[in-house]
Amino acid sequence: MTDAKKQAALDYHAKPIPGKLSVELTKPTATARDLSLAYSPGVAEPVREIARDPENAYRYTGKGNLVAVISDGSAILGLGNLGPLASKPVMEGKGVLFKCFAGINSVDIEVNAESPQAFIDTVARIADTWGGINLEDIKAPECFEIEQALIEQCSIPVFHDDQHGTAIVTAAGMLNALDIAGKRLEDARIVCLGAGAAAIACMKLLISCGACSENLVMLDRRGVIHAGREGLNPYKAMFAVETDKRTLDDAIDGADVFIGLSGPNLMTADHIRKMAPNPIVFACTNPDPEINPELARETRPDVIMATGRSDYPNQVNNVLGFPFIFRGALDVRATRINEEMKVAAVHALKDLAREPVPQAVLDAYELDHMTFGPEYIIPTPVDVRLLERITSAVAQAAVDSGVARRPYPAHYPLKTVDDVYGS
Ligand SMILES: NC(=O)C1=CN([C@@H]2O[C@H](COP(=O)(O)OP(=O)(O)OC[C@H]3O[C@@H](n4cnc5c(N)ncnc54)[C@H](OP(=O)(O)O)[C@@H]3O)[C@@H](O)[C@H]2O)C=CC1
Ligand SMILES: CC(=O)C(=O)O
Ligand SMILES: [Mg+2]
Repeated sequence: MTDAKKQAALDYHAKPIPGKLSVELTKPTATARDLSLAYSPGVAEPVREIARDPENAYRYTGKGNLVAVISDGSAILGLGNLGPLASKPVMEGKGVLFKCFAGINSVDIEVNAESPQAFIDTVARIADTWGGINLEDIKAPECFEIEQALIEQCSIPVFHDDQHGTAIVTAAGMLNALDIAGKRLEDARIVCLGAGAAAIACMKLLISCGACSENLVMLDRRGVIHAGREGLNPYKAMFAVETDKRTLDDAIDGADVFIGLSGPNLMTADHIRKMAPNPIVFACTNPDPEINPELARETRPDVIMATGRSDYPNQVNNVLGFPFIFRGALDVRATRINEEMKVAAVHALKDLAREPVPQAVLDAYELDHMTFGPEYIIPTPVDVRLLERITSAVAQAAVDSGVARRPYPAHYPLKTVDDVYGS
């Protein structure tokens, strides 16, 4: 970013008041009567009702539309382990996206935990107050143990966005990109740079969508994850392949697909030059991708290129997933977000990219056309149809797979965030 853009980003966060979120009131508070209902003595009535039946929390408090965004700051975007407090702008940012795209209220919580168990204990003790928990920017391998333990201990959806949100959006974009490139996922030779939270979840979901694990090479800081390598954690070991390739330079030779979920500027022009015809490059590290999109296009005019950023075409970013997935899960009071709901989200997102783009989206991007093709493989986050399509698909999948505690909502499909409470 230029110095002017960096300053603009700081000013955006600082002015006119610090931060990006505020709390709003939903009830009148002007009179003594209002206060006697909102607080003492009136507040005692919903207290008694919730003590009698915890389900009443959904009726008398904001629980049903409230998601906690919780981080330990150990993998903040691609910036690394900068600690819980430094993660707060990102967690507030996720709250902005929850609210503006799906009408969900959220609170960010940054936990200073000395161990995964301390983090788990902290979150488990406060879980009941939320409708759902979005775990964010927690590094691998700790994130896997943390998410699993919290899913087991909580009766509300717990979802590590960097794993599953990213995997859903990556799979949708990849299926479309391969189609445009005239290739099949089953045959594609895939190189994944990164072996952390996002990378492992993305590769697992691509395999369940049809990718062949023998065609997939994963790399971490030490290079290719191969069968002869010692000291691999169990999550990486699942991807160890028999190969004599050891570096990115070896692995990228002839590859159809590169997926970067690692760190900035790790892919060079020479790497992309060595890829197969019509290569697909998802350089998804934020804020600075594995390769600059201009350099990629200059080097390989036949590339289908995506990044995690809003300022280039094809934004493959979990913002296309988590607001709508939680919306659908909350509205049927799902006990968890299961594989069926994730797969439903993949297909809703993938299919939407093939439809004509509304004028409001073109206006927001100052373009006169966006058509399914190399420069438009996936919808943009400002596309209001995401709310309708993904939310409906996820809610239906929750009902069909038996994790919903409420029927498919009568007020669906949602056309705007103003519709989220129904009539
Ligand atoms: N576009 C999107 O929607 C999303 C993008 N991301 C991006 O993905 C990246 C990873 O995030 P996440 O998985 O949460 O973090 P993790 O800390 O869990 O994983 C980071 C992984 O990147 C690897 N890595 C880091 N530097 C290098 C390097 N120089 N060479 C090779 N591998 C390297 C690490 O290797 P090792 O295991 O050896 O330490 C690790 O496997 C971030 O940049 C983040 O911004 C994440 C989520 C969503
Ligand atoms: C987008 C996101 O969640 C990340 O880069 O970590
Ligand atoms: Mg993240």
